[in-house]
Amino acid sequence: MVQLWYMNSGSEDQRLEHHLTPPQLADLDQINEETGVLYWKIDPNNDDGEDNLDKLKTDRGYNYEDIMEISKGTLPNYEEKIKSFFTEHIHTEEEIRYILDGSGYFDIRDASDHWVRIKVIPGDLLVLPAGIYHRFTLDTNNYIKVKRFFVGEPVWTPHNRPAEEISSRKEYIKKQQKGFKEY
Ligand SMILES: CSCCC(=O)/C(O)=C/O
Ligand SMILES: [Fe+2]
Repeated sequence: MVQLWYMNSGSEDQRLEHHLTPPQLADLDQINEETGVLYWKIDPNNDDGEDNLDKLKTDRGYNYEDIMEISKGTLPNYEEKIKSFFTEHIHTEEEIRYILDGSGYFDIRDASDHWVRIKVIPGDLLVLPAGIYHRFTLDTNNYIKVKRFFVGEPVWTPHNRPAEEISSRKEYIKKQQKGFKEY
């Protein structure tokens, strides 16, 4: 099962776990309810895996996909990108990532603006709603390979916090107040 936990605010290496003392795990259903973050496990080595992924793509209209490999040797402008991924930001559209290999951490803000760290490994498919404050870091294995999905022409631009004037942020706050189940 996917692991997620509330983070300490220590300034040590971002690639460490950053558990609270004692560790405080977060509940996926509760996080889904209060943040709109979605999660599926789709095992790429399971016979049903491809069918399940195809069904999800159809259901959610994901008609663009590419593969991104994040490591020193494979990602152009590695240091700059790593810094940018870990700067708190939002996007105007969903961030959809299916983990193919390696591992890393997506950090999201919960409804009380606390950081929740989500550890991702192969088979995890994570959807961060448009307008949610978040960031990403590699862990100490320094490697991840992901499939990125998108609806329509992809836009990857991060809008760093504060981004309260961006319409996806305003929409996100409205949805959060009303409850994501309403949408
Ligand atoms: C692991 S996907 C690369 C990071 C990224 O695209 C992003 O927007 C992080 O928030
Ligand atoms: Fe992002």
